[in-house]
Amino acid sequence: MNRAATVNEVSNGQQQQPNKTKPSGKRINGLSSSVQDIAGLLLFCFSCFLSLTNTNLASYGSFEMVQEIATYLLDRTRIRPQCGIICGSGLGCLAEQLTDVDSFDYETIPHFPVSTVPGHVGRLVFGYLAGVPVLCMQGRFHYYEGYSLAKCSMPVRVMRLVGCTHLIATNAAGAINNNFHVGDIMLIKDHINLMGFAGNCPLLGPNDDRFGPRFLGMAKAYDPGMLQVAKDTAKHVPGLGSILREGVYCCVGGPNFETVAEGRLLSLLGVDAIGMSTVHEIITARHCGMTCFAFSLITNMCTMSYEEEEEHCHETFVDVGRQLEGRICELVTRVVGTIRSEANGRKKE
Ligand SMILES: O=P(O)(O)O[C@H]1O[C@H](CO)[C@@H](O)[C@H]1O
Ligand SMILES: Nc1nc2[nH]cnc2c(=O)[nH]1
Repeated sequence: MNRAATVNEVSNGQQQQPNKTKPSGKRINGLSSSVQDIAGLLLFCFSCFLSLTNTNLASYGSFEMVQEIATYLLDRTRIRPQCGIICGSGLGCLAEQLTDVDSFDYETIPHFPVSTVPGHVGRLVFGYLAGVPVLCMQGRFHYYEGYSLAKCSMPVRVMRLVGCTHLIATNAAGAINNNFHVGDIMLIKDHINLMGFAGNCPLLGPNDDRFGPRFLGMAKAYDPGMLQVAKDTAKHVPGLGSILREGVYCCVGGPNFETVAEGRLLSLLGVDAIGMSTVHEIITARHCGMTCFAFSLITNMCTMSYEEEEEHCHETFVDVGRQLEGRICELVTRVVGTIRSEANGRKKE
């Protein structure tokens, strides 16, 4: 908000300046008009730059725009999804489990951003998983791609307006908890919104009550019931129990990975795994009343000492996802399955 005020101040100042300069058109305060023109131009460029920076932070997607997208999609599919699923890096396999699908490339959807990251196909897939109608984002948007957090999370609001009451967000993350291993699945029990500490949040800007309230509690961001289902699932899926962990996720802006000092700092703060997504999606989903579940696939160990070799390679991370496809799909299918029983339970009441 302060930032917006700064932009307004600058642009107001810039609007007033021509009025001051107009009367003489020649020399004011000892400056020639050409110098003033250049100064005005520079000021104009600076205010454009600031408003661009601000646009990058401020809200994206009015209720009407999100509704237009939702209507566009609902007019083209008969599926009425109950659960949104966001596929993280290398986790696009989840969308391939759906049956009776209707797919939409992001390029064809009005007002939709495009995916630019390898491992993120860029497609919305409507279909059924465990008999439950779902909507999968096969490819998400990241802040480091140049999208505001609001724009990164806008599809979550689309999910809500097409009828989803639940969100499952998945991601690839680096572990700083040294009890974790590459190939572990960390159920996210909580997060640290580090970018929020610095004043960046998907809910910046005027609030539209049709999406949700101005202020919202985040103490139970991750639904304890869905977390429990995931833990219980581990008892029934071979090879899942031994790789299942629980922890705190932190989103950084990226695209660079962490320095050793940053990794150590986040460890002190109680973070177990770091990524560049999910947190803003969960905030947006909670804002519009969705029940949330999320997990990280641990694709690498963060470099925590200067002696270690740094082994960060996005393509390798994507491969880790492929290797664990079976267990990850089983986990998600079983968690989604409980949404169906929940909904059936409600109907009977
Ligand atoms: O969070 P997802 O989309 O899974 O991707 C993770 O993997 C990428 C880094 O390799 C970053 O985008 C990070 O956020
Ligand atoms: N920030 C961050 N994001 C990741 N995504 C996958 N691994 C990592 C990591 O180590 N750090």
